[in-house]
Parts: sequence; structure tokens; C-alpha cells
Amino acid sequence: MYSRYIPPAKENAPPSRAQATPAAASTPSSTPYARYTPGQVPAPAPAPVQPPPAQPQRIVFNDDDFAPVDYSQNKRSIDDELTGAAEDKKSKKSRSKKSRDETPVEDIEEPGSKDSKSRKRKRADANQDAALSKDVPGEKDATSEPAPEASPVEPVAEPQVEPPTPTPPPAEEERKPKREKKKKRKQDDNEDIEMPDADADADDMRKRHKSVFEKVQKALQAKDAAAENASEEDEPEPEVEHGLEPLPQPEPVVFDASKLTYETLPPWLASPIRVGPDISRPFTELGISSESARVLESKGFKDAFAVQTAVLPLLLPSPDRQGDVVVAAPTGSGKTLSYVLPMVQDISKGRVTRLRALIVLPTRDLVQQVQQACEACAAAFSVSGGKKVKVGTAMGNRVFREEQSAVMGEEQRYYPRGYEQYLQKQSGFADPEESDDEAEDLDLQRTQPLPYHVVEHTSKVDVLICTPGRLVEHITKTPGFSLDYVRWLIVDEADKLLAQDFQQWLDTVTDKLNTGKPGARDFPGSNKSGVRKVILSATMTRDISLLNGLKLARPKLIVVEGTKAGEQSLPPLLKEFAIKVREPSLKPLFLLDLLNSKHMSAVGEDDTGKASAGSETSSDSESSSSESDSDADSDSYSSSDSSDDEGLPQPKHQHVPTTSTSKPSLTTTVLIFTKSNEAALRLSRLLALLSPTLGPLIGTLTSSTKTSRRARTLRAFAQGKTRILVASDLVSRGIDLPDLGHVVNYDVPLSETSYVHRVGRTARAGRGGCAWTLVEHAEARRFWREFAGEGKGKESGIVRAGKVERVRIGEGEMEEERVRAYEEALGRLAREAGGR
Ligand SMILES: Nc1ncnc2c1ncn2[C@@H]1O[C@H](COP(=O)(O)OP(=O)(O)OP(=O)(O)O)[C@@H](O)[C@H]1O
Repeated sequence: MYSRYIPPAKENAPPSRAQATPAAASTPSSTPYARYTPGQVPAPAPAPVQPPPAQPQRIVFNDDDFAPVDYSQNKRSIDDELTGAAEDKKSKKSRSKKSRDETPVEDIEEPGSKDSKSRKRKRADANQDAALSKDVPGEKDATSEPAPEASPVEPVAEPQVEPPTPTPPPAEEERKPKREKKKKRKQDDNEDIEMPDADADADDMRKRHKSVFEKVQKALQAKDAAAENASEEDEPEPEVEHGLEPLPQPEPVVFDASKLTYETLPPWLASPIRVGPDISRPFTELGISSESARVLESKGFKDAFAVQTAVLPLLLPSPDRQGDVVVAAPTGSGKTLSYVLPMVQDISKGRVTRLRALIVLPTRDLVQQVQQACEACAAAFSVSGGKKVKVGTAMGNRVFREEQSAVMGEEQRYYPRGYEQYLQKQSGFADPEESDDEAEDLDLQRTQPLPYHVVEHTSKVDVLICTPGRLVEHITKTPGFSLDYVRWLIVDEADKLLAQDFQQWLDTVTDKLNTGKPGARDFPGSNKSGVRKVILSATMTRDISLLNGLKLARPKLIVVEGTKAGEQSLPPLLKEFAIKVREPSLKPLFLLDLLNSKHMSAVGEDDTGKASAGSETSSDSESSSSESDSDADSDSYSSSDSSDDEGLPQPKHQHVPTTSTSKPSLTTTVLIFTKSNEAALRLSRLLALLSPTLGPLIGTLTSSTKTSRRARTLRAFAQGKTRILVASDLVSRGIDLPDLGHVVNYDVPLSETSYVHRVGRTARAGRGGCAWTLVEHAEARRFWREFAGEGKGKESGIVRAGKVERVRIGEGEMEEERVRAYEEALGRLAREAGGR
């Protein structure tokens, strides 16, 4: 349909395909616009077009397309004088004629002729111009190869143009009548103009005018008729419209690399409910009974924190139809209580124990931690006459059968029909039509029913706190485990849980929640119907594709001020420091120097309420170590070096004997992060070898440590028996270590998110805290740009109150004696590792 060529409709239309330079024409990706004729107004740049390859000879100039304006040349000049109406047609005609005149001449030109050379030079210049013009689409294609035609002197053969026979059809016989017609018209015109008698001029002129008017009128009528005919046809011929327009091309695929912005997010994400970080209200003002509030106060929860003040009213029963809630609030801001309180209060109003709430968390340690918060709240609501909410866990820390028994109970119920079905199933003759859900459960049944009885399964817990993998196992393998009564789905550390689809847990859970089976969560017409979903994180994703999987209903986003969904906000009282490690091979010694420095004294709050590092005058109540070990306080290494204990720590070299026999020097608690389990185990052993005084204070937490041992280690740390925890990233999320003073990034974390969660283990619940990062030379650029948000091309998305301070530890050369002791310790470590 595109083999037919239509001359350009406009003055500045691009030159024809047949006029294209040879190189341009021979380039497969070249366009019909590669040729540019100097002196013409450059055509507006069309889109790149893939031309029909090597078909210029088949291009036909069809006079019929211009039938309505078919006058002779001299006739048109008269028309021009008389009427402007014919102006357009005239110019079209003259252009088309010009185009027709040019094309065959060029096509049959002798390659070596002078005219040909000059024309080719012009064409080469034009091509160069076109190549330089960035606005011409396809210019790359036309000029990407060192085109020989670009040379102004070299004649170039026109490979696609067979010289003498440019347009074989239409046949000569068809052309003849046209030529004869033309000749005849010319004769008629000449007769009109050349009148022999001069006296008859005026008369002639009138006649001529009349004749011209008539012809114009006829032409216009003919044109109208043609237009009418054309519109009556089903589909107008596209070529009439196209001319030299680009051939239709598929839309280029454009990959949208743009990030979602607040403008492109759905309204609930774009316009969150913002909460000031300092807002606080008594729990009683938020719908918690005074008896319950008293119990909460006795457990240390006097007033609601900012996030709780905002979230509680949305989750506690209200006359409005309530929707789901997404919470983005910094680490340690009290997110756990914000969902546990309303959830437990709601469940405590029931009587029967059913599985009514699921809390999904990424690690076992977090499961245990949230379990404690739930138990505290369960106790608080049971005093005000409510049901004592039963809380269970499923995290894979015990054998599955044991966990099943802890979560689900069994009892024998007299039910002859069900027993019959059971027997049929056992013998393999069950009628699938007849089997009901109960019978399906029999598949999974473990206990033999008594005659005419069925084993009935009942939930032993109201709230199940679980890891996603174990939850899926119970859904698929535990008899009677059902989500039909689940009214609360809580996903804490949501960005992690959504990004890593553990056993496709979310699909499995949402499928089970949307079964359409009538369940106790459905109260027609009630605002309590359905499942309330609460999604939380300190580093909440705003990736819609991830959030979509949650199938949220009428969601609201709560953002604690200073945090944006998608951004990472640090606690306001956190102080951050970076220590340059001049000799990476001696990095453990730098760590040891830090641990033994005055910077590691208790972290408290100065008069201004700001956290202070290295302060000897910090409040005792802020330091677990000061409560638990007064001997260590009085004799501490730091207390002997308290000259500048206010404000920021000053760079100072501490000389620490590696075989010190003095009493434990640490008056605070420290959590040290390494890059792997292996690194954590090695480092804690090395520290103990290098500093025997610190040895008894060191604990290790890795994902390869048994859960029970991890729990013991965390308990010992909470009790102040150990003061240094060396850990892998396992505990970087969510873990709440009471009054942790310092976090040390021994290894620089892999991501911003990891940095935020690691350092967020300190400066929690409105307290101060310090984060230290040991930075080797090779890591400095990345650290300052990505994490500290300083220097060239700063990229950090971390929102912080202050700046990361530079601190120097261990000025000058390391003493030889220390280095030797370090090498010995390394050797011993290697021997121990080899002997294992
Ligand atoms: N109203 C309150 N009054 C006093 N302490 C509170 C209150 N709410 C929470 N806390 C304490 O604040 C600490 C941090 O709370 P929580 O663990 O819920 O923080 P989080 O926002 O979940 O932090 P992360 O994002 O690190 O998990 C806990 O020790 C908790 O007991």
C-alpha cells in the first residue's frame, strides 16, 4: 500500500525518496529524508521511517491526483491574477511539476557530468547539514557511516537508481492520450490569447475573464465532487493524506525509569497523616480504660508516644467504617505498642478463644520480643473485666509437632456422619461430592477418632506471632488451622517481609483471608467487619507494587514528622561518629581503642536534653550499667580521664595495654555489627584474646546461634551481665535492647536501610545514644556520600537531626608491642579455628 509515491503537499516538504543520496539510500536504516536540497526551506523533521527498500523506480507520479487543477502553465498565471482561490492549487501543481521534472533528469544523469557533480556536491553539503542538525530524526542513520557522498568532488554512483527506465508503468499507450490532451489544451489556450485584431481587445479581455471564471468554477466544482466521492468511499486512501509523511511505525517502547513521586502516588500515600515527634497524651484520653492504663503505667508506659497517639484512635473501635493503617515512624518510636494495644483490647472483648490475630515478623528474636509486649497488654486488659487474651508463637524454634500442639487443640466430638466420612477416606472410597470442609481436614488428622466421633480442632491462641515461613507451614500442614476468624493482620518490618517473599507467604495468607467463607470477622453492616491490616516499618517502602500485594482497604498512612514513606529517618537524639581506620590490617585494635576510650562511657542527656557521648555526668537512670555495676563505675578507665566530658568527643589517642588486668572498664553497653556470622564469631573471640578484662563481658549473636542460646544471651545483656554484643545483621531490625548506649559498625553496612536499622538499636524511646562507624580508606567515599550525605554527589536519603562527626582514635603509629600481641592473638585464633 506504500509503494505508490505522492508528491509533497507543502512547499517545505522533504525531498523524495528517489532524490536521496546513494549512501543514504543504501543504508538500510536510512530514511527518505536523508537528502537535503540546499536552497529549500528545511522540512520540519519527521519521525524516522524505514523506507521500502530499493524501490525508487516503482514510484509513479499520477496526474489524476491533481485532476481538479489541471490547467496549462500560462493559464495558471492568468488565474493567479484573477483569483487567490486557486493559489494553493497552483503552487501545489507547480511544485509537483517541478518535482516531476527533477526526478527523471537526476535519475538518468550521467554520473560524470558537470551538472551532476555540482548537484551531488550540493547534496553532500545538504547531507552534512542534515547530519549536524540534531532535530532531524534519522540523521544518525544517514550519517553514521563515513558516507562517500559527503565528498564534494567525488561523483558517486547512484546504486538504487537504474538510469533510463525510472518509471515503467504506466505504459506508453496510456500516456499518449494524456499528452495529446495536454497538447490540445495548449493549442486552445494559445488560440484564446493570440487574437489577430487589436480593436477587439476589450471584448477579448471580457471573454477571457469569463472563460477563466468558468474554468475556475468548474475546477472548484470538480474538486468538491471529488471530495464528496472520496468521503463516500469506505476508507479514504491513506496515501492522499500521507504524501511524504512518515510511514506508520509502531510506538517506540519507552521504559519508564522515573521514580514514583508524591505526585504520582495514590492519594493515601501522597498525603499522609503527619504527626509531630513530640506529641504525647495519656492513654486514658485515647480510649484505654483507667484500670488498664494503670497497669500499663506500672510496666513503664505512662503516656502514649507520638506514633501511638496517632495510630490508636484509628485502630480502636469507632462508629466510622475503619480502614487499614500503614505506619512509617523511626526506630524506637514505639510502633509495637501502637498496634498491640488496640488489637489486644479488641480481642479481650470476646469470650471464645479463636485465632483472631496474626502478627508476622521477620526473625525469631522479634517474635519473642513482641510476645512480651502482647503479654503485657493482655494483662492490662484482663484487669478491666476482659478476656485474658492468649498469645502463641510459631517461629520454628521447636519441632513442628510440638508447635502444632501448642497452637491447635483437639477434642473428640460425637458425629456419626463425620466418622463415616473419615472411614471412607481411610479406605479410599470417599465421594468428593459429599465431602465437606470438615472431611477435608480429616486428611491432615493425626489423632484417631473414637467410634462415631470426629476429632475437632480448636485454636489454643487468640493471637499468633509468627515468622512467615512457619505460618505457611501451619496453614498447609496443621489440621484445623484456619484463618476464618482472623480479624487482625499485622505486618511489622513490612519492607523486609514484602521484599522477600518467604514461601509466597503473603499470597497464601491473603487467599485464606479472602475465602468468602462466613467467619466470625464478618458482621454484615458493622464497621468491625473484615480484616484490619496494620503495616509498619521504620523504613517503609512506597513501592506500590509491593504494597498492592497486601490488598489494603481504605488505607491511611501515618508518618511521624521527619520521616517520609520511602525515606529513612534517624531518632532525633542519636549522635553519629565516623572513625578513620588508617591501617585496615589492625582494625580490631582500633575497635579495642574505641571500647577502652572515654567515648564509651555511659550515654545520657545533658542539660539541654540532648544526648552526650563521653559524658561522665550522665544521668544514672539512663545507664543500665550504672544501675547494675557500681564497682565498675567507680573504677572505670573512663572516669580517670574525664577532663572534657561535655559536648562532642575530642580526638585523642588512648594507649590501652592489651593484657590489662584492671577491672572491667566499660560503663555502658555496646552492640557491634559485623558483616557476617563468621566475622562476628571471630571478632568476639579476638577481642576476648586481646583484652581478657573485656572477655567476660562479651556475648555473640548470629543467625547460626541456637534460638534458646540467643534468648539467653539477650537476657544476660538486658540484665547487664554482658555489656558487649558482637552480632551479624540478624539483630539489626526491631530488636529492643534496653538502654543500649552505643552501636558500632565494625563493618560498614551494605545499604542505607541496614545503616538506619543498625544505628536505630540505640537512642530509642526518647533516650540518647551514639553510633560509631569504623571506616577504612577504601570505604570512605561510599560512607560519606551514601550514609553521611556529605561530599561530592551526596546521595544519602537518610534524614538526621545533626551531622556525622569525624573522630580520630589511636593517633600515630601503633606500638610494636601491641602489634606483636595482636599477631599472636590472630595466630591463636587460627589454631583454634583449625582445631575445630
Ligand atoms: N508509651 C511508652 N512509654 C514508655 N516507653 C515506651 C512506650 N512505648 C514504647 N516504649 C518503649 O520504647 C521502646 C521502643 O519501642 P518499639 O520497640 O515498639 O519501637 P519500634 O518503633 O518498633 O522500633 P523499631 O523500628 O526499631 O522496631 C521499647 O523499649 C518500648 O518498651
